[in-house]
Amino acid sequence: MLKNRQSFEVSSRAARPALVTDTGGGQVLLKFLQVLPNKLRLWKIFQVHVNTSAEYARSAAMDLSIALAALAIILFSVFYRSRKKQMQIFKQLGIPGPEPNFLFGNLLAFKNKPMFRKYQDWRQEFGETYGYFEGPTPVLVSSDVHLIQDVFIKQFNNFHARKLWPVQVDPDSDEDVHMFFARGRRWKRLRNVVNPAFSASKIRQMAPTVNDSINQLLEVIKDSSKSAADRSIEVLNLFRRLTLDSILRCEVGVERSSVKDPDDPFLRHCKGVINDTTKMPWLYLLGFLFPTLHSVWITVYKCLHYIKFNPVFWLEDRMREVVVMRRQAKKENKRCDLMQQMLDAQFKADSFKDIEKEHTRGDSSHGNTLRSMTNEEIVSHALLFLLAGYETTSTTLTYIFFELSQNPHVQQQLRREIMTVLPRGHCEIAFDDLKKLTYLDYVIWEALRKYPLASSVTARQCVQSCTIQGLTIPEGLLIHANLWDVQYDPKHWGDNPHEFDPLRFLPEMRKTRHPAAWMPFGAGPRSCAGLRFALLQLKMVVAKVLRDFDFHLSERLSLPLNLEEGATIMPADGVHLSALRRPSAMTEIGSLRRMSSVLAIAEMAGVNVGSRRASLATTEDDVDRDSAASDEEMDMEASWRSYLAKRRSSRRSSILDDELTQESICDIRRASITKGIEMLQVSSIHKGLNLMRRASCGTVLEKCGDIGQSNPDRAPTATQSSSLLDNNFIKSNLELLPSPPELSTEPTSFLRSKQSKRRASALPELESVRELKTLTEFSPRPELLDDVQHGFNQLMDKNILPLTFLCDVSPGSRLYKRRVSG
Ligand code: HEM
Repeated sequence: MLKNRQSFEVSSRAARPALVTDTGGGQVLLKFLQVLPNKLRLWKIFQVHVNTSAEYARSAAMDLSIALAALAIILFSVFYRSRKKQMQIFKQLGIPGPEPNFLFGNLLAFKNKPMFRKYQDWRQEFGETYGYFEGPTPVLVSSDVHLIQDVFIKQFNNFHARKLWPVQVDPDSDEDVHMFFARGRRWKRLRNVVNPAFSASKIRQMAPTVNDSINQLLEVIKDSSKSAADRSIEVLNLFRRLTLDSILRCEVGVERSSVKDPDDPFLRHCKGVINDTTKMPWLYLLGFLFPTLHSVWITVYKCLHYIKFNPVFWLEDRMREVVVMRRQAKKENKRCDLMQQMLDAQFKADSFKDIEKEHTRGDSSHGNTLRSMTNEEIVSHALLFLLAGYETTSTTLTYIFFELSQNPHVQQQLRREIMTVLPRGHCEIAFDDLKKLTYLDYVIWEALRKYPLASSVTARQCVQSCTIQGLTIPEGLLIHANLWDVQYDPKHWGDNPHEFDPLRFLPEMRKTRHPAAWMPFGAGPRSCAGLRFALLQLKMVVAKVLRDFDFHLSERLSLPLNLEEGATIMPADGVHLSALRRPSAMTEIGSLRRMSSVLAIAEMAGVNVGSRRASLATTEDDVDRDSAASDEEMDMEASWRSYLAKRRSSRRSSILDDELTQESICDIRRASITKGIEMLQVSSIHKGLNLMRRASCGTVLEKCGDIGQSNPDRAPTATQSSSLLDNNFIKSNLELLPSPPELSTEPTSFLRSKQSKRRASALPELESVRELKTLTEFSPRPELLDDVQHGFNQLMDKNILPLTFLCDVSPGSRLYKRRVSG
């Protein structure tokens, strides 16, 4: 080093003579150069120091990392040992199960298979009851119906908590936790608020709204099926639009038209929420692996959503707006829905914290002051119902229609029942009529048996150590009911559980079955809160849609269905079905026929119906193109049309007397039976009725019934209508027509073939086609009931008609007339 310094000094000096000759600036530079060697020396010393400290630092870092590594190894081994110890729990309880990985538990098993399928595999391997681990968390899975019944029903007090998901609010500390995740007393209070909103009487009030949404759906099915080559439609998305629409309207009072608008923002955001749960698997995985860091994952989840757009927040904002609006609404504008129920609810506690304190102290005297639900609580509940109702019901509808398409004989039988209980002419489906559709119940129950789509939530957490079926269950253990195995178990469902057979639900079959063998809505006090509403929708949709459309599997559908597990278990690629419009579709073609008959009456009565006739012809053509009917139905349709055409062409020359053949009587009769009069103006009714005076007194009575239930805008006034029924009027008709006309010719054969079809379906009490013809249902307006009843009495008193009528003018303003026997 010294040597180096000398050589450096030499070389510096050697440079100096050249600069001595320089001016003043050169002097300064010279001075600087004289001190430079010293400076450089300092720099070198500094460098040596730095090098030495770097070495120290390096070695210190090395030591530190060794220490850290040692610590990590120690921590890891502690962690490993404690995990391993935790994972001994099933072995200690003597419960079999797959061998867990110390970090993931058995989570990796779900990498390539949905959970419900893996459960089925494990059931084969380990039997009815086994245990596995989600990270460190033990989960007991069982398809033993006795154990399930104990957990869900008999020992509910020890199992009132749900299974917690890693990224969800903490039910014990979150003030706005909703009913689904709440537990203990808080859950009970919330459930008590919600239950009345789903009572039978509330559901009855919702029926017209659901009806209305379904009418829109029928239009959409018609249009969508037309646009595809094989008339196929993707039904899962379609039903989602419907269920969202009706839940928004019925539960929170928001009028949307998502049925018609596939881009409706509510629909988009609801889909976004459902997808969102599966879009962050890494966060869920971390949550599963390290459940003790729950609050960290929640914070990350929330922060992420502030960075990234979150559809949940969008929906919450909309719900907030609704809550504020509804709070400000005047008393007279109050609706009668779930939202109102929550707005009016009163809790016997000051705040959430008080409830919890009360709970921990076991003190029920505290919190006697009433408090209402906060806006945030209502918002979180509104969102819960929106999401719980929208996804589950639409997926169930998809499975029902898929199975009906796969099993045409079931579809046919179901349609027969529907057409019997709700024949043509029934536009709206009354709530009470739904109860008569028992086979429809069986079909829905069977679809839910084959596809228990909400099986991922049928789990409970043990809140107090207890013994069930000889097993000691420690506090905190999760118990999951393995619905897919229970509902396919040959022990309960016979040798062919994969077959779609609604008759499994015949009362005598149900009696012998264990109640926990079928629980797609869960069981016990925490079972599905929206069950009644879901069934209302399911029944109404199937009844109305099946009446108008035939469903077949589309060529675009690949089988078997690829089921994936998200919020529910749903077909991953949707379900494509071909929807063929039935020629008897009541909504349009049925009314066309009625219209046609009525126009015929009006024309005969000399009313100018030219423009209506023209528009009817165009629509009929449209329907012709639309309808893909069976051969038999085509024949019937053809005979009907040719009859009408014949009538139309001969009508111009002869009106009234000449036309009063048996055929026209029959036509008029049918027109009235199908309540066609509602399509006419008052004046036409009168003219039509004049004609009918000559035709049939039975028809006149039917007409009276029709007038009563016709559209209020077009119906004659009460006075006009009752004048039709005065004694003189009836007498003159009775004189004219001593007996009902004999029915013959084409329309009769058309009618007969249709009726025999109906008879075969489900009217065993009917003896013949003629009897069926007289089975008519009227819905007169309440103010006309007395008149109509009076008319019937007159006829029966005088014993003019060789028929016996059962008349029943019920308070529900319905009048039934049934011929008992000839
Ligand atoms: C076919 C349709 C539906 C199915 C299959 C279904 C299924 C289920 C299941 C399996 C549970 C868990 C029950 C348990 O843990 O024992 C549940 C709970 C629940 N469902 Fe449904 N659900 C349907 C429709 C609806 C509808 C339409 C609504 C609301 C409008 C709704 C609201 C709820 C609520 C609030 C709970 C939580 C009940 C509680 O924790 O007390 N569900 N549902």
